[in-house]
Amino acid sequence: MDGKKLAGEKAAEYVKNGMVVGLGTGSTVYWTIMKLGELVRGGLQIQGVPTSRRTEELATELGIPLLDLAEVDEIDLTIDGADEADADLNLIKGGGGALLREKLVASASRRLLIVADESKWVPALGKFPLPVEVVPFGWELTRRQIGKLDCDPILRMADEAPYVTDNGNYILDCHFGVIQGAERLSAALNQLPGVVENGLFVKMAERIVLGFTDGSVEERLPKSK
Ligand SMILES: O=C(CO)[C@H](O)[C@H](O)COP(=O)(O)O
Repeated sequence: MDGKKLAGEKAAEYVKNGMVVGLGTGSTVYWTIMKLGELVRGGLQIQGVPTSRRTEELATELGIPLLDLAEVDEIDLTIDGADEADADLNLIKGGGGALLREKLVASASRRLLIVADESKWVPALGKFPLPVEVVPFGWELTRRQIGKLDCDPILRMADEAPYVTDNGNYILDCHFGVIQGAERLSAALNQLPGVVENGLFVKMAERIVLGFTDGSVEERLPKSK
């Protein structure tokens, strides 16, 4: 069975009438958004805050009323995917290129719920290269500076040109190997001029809904909370 669909649809149960809901990006939360579209057509009243143009288009097509992040003080609940999650629910995100808006929306949220299939659950973060969003101006220099933190950043490409985020920036995919101190690494990256944001989400997620190919769904909380 499709673990992404199972997890995505299950998470929609957390959305209640009247909520402002952060809508993540990717192929797992796609199923949450589809479900929410169905519930909205059936009378559920929510307002969504999208984390990407892609999600904005999908939610609009489904008739989910949307708010701009600038219009809200606090989001009740955000549901989003992840590229990796460890037992403390620290995450790598940004495989879909939306990490900056995803982190802004997650930071404005009272609760962050992650949806993923079993393949995203890892003993330690770092097999998936960490996406780092950088400004295009002088990106080669930023790449060299990030490289000094012990990785070899690769410029993400799309159709033989640099991939450009919704914010007009580039992404460097950084292979650090096993990430021990996620908080420290995140701070070190973000203090480099030229780095806009990185895909480490540390101590932000409240729970993860994991879907398994055998058809089961499990919910897990951070181990060290
Ligand atoms: O961070 C993301 C997009 O920037 C996604 O949440 C992440 O890449 C997971 O995507 P998927 O659910 O398609 O596996």
